[in-house]
Amino acid sequence: MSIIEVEDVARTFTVRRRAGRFKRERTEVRAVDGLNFRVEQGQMVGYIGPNGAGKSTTVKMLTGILVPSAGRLRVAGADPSKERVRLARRIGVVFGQRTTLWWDLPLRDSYELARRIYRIEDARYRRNLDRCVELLQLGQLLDVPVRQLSLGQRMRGDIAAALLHDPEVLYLDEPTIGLDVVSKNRVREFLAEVNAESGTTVLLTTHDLTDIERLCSRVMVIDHGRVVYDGGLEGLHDTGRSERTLVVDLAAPEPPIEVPGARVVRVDGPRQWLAFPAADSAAPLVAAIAARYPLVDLSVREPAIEDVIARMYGGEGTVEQGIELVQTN
Ligand SMILES: Nc1ncnc2c1ncn2[C@@H]1O[C@H](COP(=O)(O)OP(=O)(O)OP(=O)(O)O)[C@@H](O)[C@H]1O
Repeated sequence: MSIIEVEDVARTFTVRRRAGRFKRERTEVRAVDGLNFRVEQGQMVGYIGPNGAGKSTTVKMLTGILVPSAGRLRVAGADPSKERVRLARRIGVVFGQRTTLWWDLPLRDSYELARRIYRIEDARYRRNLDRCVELLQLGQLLDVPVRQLSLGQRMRGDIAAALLHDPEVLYLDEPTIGLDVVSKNRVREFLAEVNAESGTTVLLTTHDLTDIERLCSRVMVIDHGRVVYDGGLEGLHDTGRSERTLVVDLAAPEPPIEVPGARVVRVDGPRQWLAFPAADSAAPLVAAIAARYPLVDLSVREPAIEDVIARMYGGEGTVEQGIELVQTN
């Protein structure tokens, strides 16, 4: 039995829009429309898609906050909206843009509260808290009020709070949003470790493809409320013929770099942007450039999810947007 089962699930919202001065028009938004997928226990699955694709609606239905308009949902054998309280003990949720912690209280107090709500036995609570404190480096932060924490510290605090009761399934909604590269890496390493050690099933919603690359062997792309791709990240790049961007800082302005396997898409003084197939390694490209040009700095940018999807549909996308993958000096 799969730990998450989604069969022909739909969810519509009725929206009232102003149509003229006094008139209101009712329209239906199909946020999720014939959604089908299964997730096996212990899998870490990326759940990605453009804005408004239906990701949050799916997660809200899986946690029981929203009732589906049609279809069948099962999480750990339970119907989320009908068995919400029972299921709450078996799932953990982290919303990157909102905190579940008590704003004016120290982290420790929020954890203590979670211990009581979930009725976590002492030994288990101690063990889980100690592990989170160690791996997420929360030791210095436990007695600081949440409102005084930086975004990255707060996020680490939120992730710990979601794991204290040993959930079987963890939903992460943009867990690295707004974090610097160091904090992102810390969060990713921690999640990989939790998954490997405890076999926690993870459904990860993100706009950062590096999260997926580091953590998920499987990625589902949702668009207009339906799964439009389900497979590995490399396959997604192949399907979308997507491109990564190598940003190169030279010692001085040069004519566009000519190197096999990549093309210059932008030049600004000594900085040049080279697009290359996302499935290819950047290493031979970097070596070829370094052999012929005085390199000062470089970084590799992942394509934006919107671009990958646009390309899946045959569009071109813009290589300009994107997110930083590595930075070397
Ligand atoms: N409570 C609601 N009432 C009306 N429409 C809604 C409601 N919640 C979501 N929608 C609509 O449903 C669609 C899917 O929204 P959803 O929030 O699930 O998308 P998303 O993929 O999570 O987007 P984002 O990446 O921007 O968070 C959108 O068109 C949205 O406007």
